[in-house]
Amino acid sequence: MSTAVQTHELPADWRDLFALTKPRVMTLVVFTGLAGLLAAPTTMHPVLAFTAVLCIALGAGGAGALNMWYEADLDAKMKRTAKRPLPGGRLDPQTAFQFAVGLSAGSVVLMDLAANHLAALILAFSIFFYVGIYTVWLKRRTPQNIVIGGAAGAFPPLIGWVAATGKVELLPVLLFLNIFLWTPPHFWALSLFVKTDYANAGVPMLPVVAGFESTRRQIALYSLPMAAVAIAPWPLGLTGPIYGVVASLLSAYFVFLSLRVLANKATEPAGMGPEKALFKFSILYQFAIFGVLVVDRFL
Ligand code: HEM
Ligand SMILES: CC(C)=CCC/C(C)=C/CC/C(C)=C/COP(=O)(O)OP(=O)(O)O
Repeated sequence: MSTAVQTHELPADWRDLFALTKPRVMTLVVFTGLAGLLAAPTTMHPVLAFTAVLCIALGAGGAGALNMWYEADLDAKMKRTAKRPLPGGRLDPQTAFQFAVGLSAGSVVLMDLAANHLAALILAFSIFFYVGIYTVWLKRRTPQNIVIGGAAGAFPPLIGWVAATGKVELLPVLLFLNIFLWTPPHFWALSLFVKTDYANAGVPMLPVVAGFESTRRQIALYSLPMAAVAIAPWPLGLTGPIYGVVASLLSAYFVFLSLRVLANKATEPAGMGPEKALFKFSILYQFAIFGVLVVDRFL
């Protein structure tokens, strides 16, 4: 079979619908949701646990699709996003909207059936937060858009935990806070080297509005409480030393990288080595933190 045939095995519209769910970002959403569920003291049936994690994936995918449906105009103006299914003209907006609403509503209903009302409610709230608060309200209005709106992406571990236990407790709240405080350094590091994209699209991201120096200061500022919140479960007795030691090392390295960003004076993408390093490590960081959380729970 030729390569050309292999790459077209899936009908184009299905691949475009799949792309609407932001699958790459969703890997970490699902991972943190699964880790939240596994870290909980739970006796949840494996089939129901699997369904709950699937619901987090479907809900995040539905929210991502609604985000892309709403912002097709912005995506068309940015190099990074111009080829997405809607600005690329490969999918009609009505199909995208129906798919997005179906996924979002289906995920909440299924979560309610498989887990409990509270998990379904928090899932519904996080979809609303990503779409209504971040995408529609804040993104085009304020450079604090991702600080407040980023909370949406911090809910999955809490949803996983609540699906398993039916209760909100301190550990998943700290996990929420960790992602919440991690999001600004994660995103602002990236936005420093794709600043022109956001400027062209008229999106008031921090580097566009406040400049490089101020954004770098903010990155370093958020990384400190983020590290404290990541390590806190250990001294609080909510996790064991395996989590504590690994989280401390990872967080110390995160702070070190953010201080390198703070010290960087470059204003051209060519000189953005420290920013690129922090952005890349930010993703590895969360996979490692949530991975060791689960390892610690079972060892
Ligand atoms: C408002 C908050 C956030 C913004 C604006 C943001 C933005 C971005 C952007 C622009 C990228 C780069 C390229 C892309 O894949 O589109 C990216 C990558 C990524 N983000 Fe975020 N992000 C946010 C929060 C989060 C959260 C909460 C998570 C997960 C818990 C996350 C997980 C990821 C992952 C895994 C990647 C790498 C994707 C890849 O491999 O291409 N992000 N983010
Ligand atoms: C369960 C649930 C609803 C989870 C939420 C999913 C999630 C990871 C939300 C975080 C927000 C996010 C990825 C924003 C991307 O920014 P953007 O949309 O501005 O990125 P873009 O420029 O790539 O479109």
